[in-house]
Amino acid sequence: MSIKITFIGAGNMASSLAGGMIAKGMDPINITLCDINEQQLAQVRKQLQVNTTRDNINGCQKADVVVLAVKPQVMEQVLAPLQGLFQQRKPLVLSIAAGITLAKLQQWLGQDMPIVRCMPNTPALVETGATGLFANTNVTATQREQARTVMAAVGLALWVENEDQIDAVTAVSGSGPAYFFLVMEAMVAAGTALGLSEQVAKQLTLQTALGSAQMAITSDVEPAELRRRVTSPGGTTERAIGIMEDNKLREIFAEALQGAYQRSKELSG
Ligand SMILES: NC(=O)C1=CN([C@@H]2O[C@H](COP(=O)(O)OP(=O)(O)OC[C@H]3O[C@@H](n4cnc5c(N)ncnc54)[C@H](OP(=O)(O)O)[C@@H]3O)[C@@H](O)[C@H]2O)C=CC1
Ligand SMILES: O=C(O)[C@@H]1CCC=N1
Repeated sequence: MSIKITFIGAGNMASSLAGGMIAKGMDPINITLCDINEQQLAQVRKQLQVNTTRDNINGCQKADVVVLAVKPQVMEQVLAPLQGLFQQRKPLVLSIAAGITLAKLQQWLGQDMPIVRCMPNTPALVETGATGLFANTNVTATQREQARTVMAAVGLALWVENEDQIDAVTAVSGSGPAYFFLVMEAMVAAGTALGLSEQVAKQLTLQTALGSAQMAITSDVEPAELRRRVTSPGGTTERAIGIMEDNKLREIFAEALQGAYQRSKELSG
């Protein structure tokens, strides 16, 4: 990829995406990260050898693609000074901010800007990210392919059918890594309580998570059937799953994802 890409905001998600792109072979010379926080910039410079600047306008001067990676709450104030530059020269804008609609972004950047709303996740750092994308009508076919290529460099990249589905993607895969990390934390604690050392409980938990995900991804068999194959009648798994079902694990997930989806809607203000 020889396009020039600039990230506005150099936090968790921008460094995960940039790190994943570099791991995939993109030259860091073509990547610029902008942030108001010099400490944050020093860290990404050291880690990734990318260009950095505290001046967002300067950082966007030569960009083919600009990724908006600041918190939703500061997006409007971050974009106001960029409107002039983007009226002269229109890069493809990818917004990864949860909840900020295309209508709001167009209002803040100009109605004619090509913008793709993307919802990636932090496993992008290890090239196993999952991203949903939805483009506004200003985005050309070439730019659609450019947006997909940027996100596909760090994992799975899927177009969704309408903008509302980006809020659903946020609830499923945007926030999703945190759900799995919570399950890992809980399993390590439970294994430690059963007498394993924390280190052994952690190694077993993480390897089990990896193996389960790999099995589910590589086989044609549905997760429900893979679960049944672990669950011997009258055995240990049956007892454990029964306790999870009695405690309404499925309902907890349904309610939790509904909460994330609603919060994504609220963030647009
Ligand atoms: N974290 C995740 O898993 C995911 C996050 N997202 C979205 O990505 C976006 C970024 O999230 P995340 O990376 O976690 O957030 P971070 O807080 O880690 O990163 C945002 C960075 O932007 C900086 N910043 C604030 N104001 C400006 C400004 N005016 N110009 C340039 N930089 C500025 C912040 O500095 P300071 O801290 O000093 O304010 C911070 O370093 C959010 O909109 C979020 O919804 C999407 C998918 C997954
Ligand atoms: O929690 C958040 O709001 C962001 C969006 C998805 C993951 N992190």
